[in-house]
Amino acid sequence: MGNKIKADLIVCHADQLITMAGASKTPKHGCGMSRIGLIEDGAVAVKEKELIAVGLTPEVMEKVEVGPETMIINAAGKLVMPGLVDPHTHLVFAGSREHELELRLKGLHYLDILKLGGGILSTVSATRAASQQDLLQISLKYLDQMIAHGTTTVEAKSGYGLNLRDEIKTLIIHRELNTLHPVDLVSTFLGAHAVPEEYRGNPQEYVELVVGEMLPAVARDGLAEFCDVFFEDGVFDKEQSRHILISAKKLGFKLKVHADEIKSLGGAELAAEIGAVSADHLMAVSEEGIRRLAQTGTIAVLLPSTTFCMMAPQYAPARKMIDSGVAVALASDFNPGSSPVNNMQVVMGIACRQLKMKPAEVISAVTINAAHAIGRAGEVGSLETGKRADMVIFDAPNYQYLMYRFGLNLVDKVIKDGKVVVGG
Ligand SMILES: N=CN[C@@H](CCC(=O)O)C(=O)O
Ligand SMILES: [Zn+2]
Repeated sequence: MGNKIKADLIVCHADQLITMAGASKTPKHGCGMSRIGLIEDGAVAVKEKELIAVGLTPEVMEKVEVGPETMIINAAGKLVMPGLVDPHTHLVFAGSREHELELRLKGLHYLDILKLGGGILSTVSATRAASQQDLLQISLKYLDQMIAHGTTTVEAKSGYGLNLRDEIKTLIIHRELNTLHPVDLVSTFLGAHAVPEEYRGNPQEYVELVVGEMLPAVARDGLAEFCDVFFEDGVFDKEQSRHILISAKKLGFKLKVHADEIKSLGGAELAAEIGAVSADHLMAVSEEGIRRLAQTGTIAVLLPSTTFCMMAPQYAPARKMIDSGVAVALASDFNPGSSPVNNMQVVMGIACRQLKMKPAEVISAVTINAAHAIGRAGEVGSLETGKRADMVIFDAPNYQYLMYRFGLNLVDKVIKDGKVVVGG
């Protein structure tokens, strides 16, 4: 009893406890994505914000001291796993774009809507016009929805400001959300999300503004950890994307690329070439792109709810990527246009059915690999001693059930930093 640590919280007797242990240094790839560290009758013990024991229930109970103030949650009949990590969202925006659904049903393409000044550009107008306070309140509501569905860490991109003032406004909101909401937020600067109206016909001048003014200002104030670019036909070309990303790298940003989303343009190859942490979307990735991602370890962040919502013909070739040794993560891509989905359980259900990912691979992709994709695998994404006590208790007898009962919120409780924040 003497030198045992007194636990603040114990979750015990989980039918299944998924630890994802052993992958904090390198993301899971290939058949490793199917190994999820499953323990039956599992338990975890927590002291303050940290996990102090993880294992079989009798072992954990033996390792820690239980006092009268220790909260004990019996998870019999339930699934306990790391909090979900959503590594690609466009969280901060004003307005919504439900009218685009009808335009798309009439046959208009996503990029045609953008060319007509709609799409991303209509959200830019709404976001520029919104006050910081209004945007903060809207985003807090979206974060509430995310945590209610089991997400405990998100990446969020700017990109609906597209001028210095409104990009900085968005990034400051990221910082405030991090202090105001239990969900942890990793901030990405996406000044090159679209060419704003005022630079229509002169994208190169806008690129120079991003490189010459925006990036240095964002770096100086430490407002983003990552820099991302929408490399796509009619948006930013390969040279412009490379120029922005290499400039960002020199300023200390880690890199991401919106790559091969609609057209196959060598986005994955560019991401691999410049040492990006992730290449995202990849619905139109080439064979060579897949080979380069596997070779360099750049993570493929796949966004199947976007393909679903865009009613696009082609999902990302996840099977081929996993079988080629690419580390795959999954994200919601939450945004008002191509994916108004902020529920990772929906993403997981689509990933199984359309990306043909096995349930265990999906679990790896929304936990430890997603954490690697945003540079947080040292703290979250797995349940291991010393890591953050971020976990979800699902009302599910096993992990396959989560993806099988698609469309339903199966969250029983969410524990963030050792505190029950949902279902308490
Ligand atoms: N593709 C570019 N950006 C978003 C869509 C943003 C929007 O339509 O507002 C995406 O990742 O899908
Ligand atoms: Zn995106």
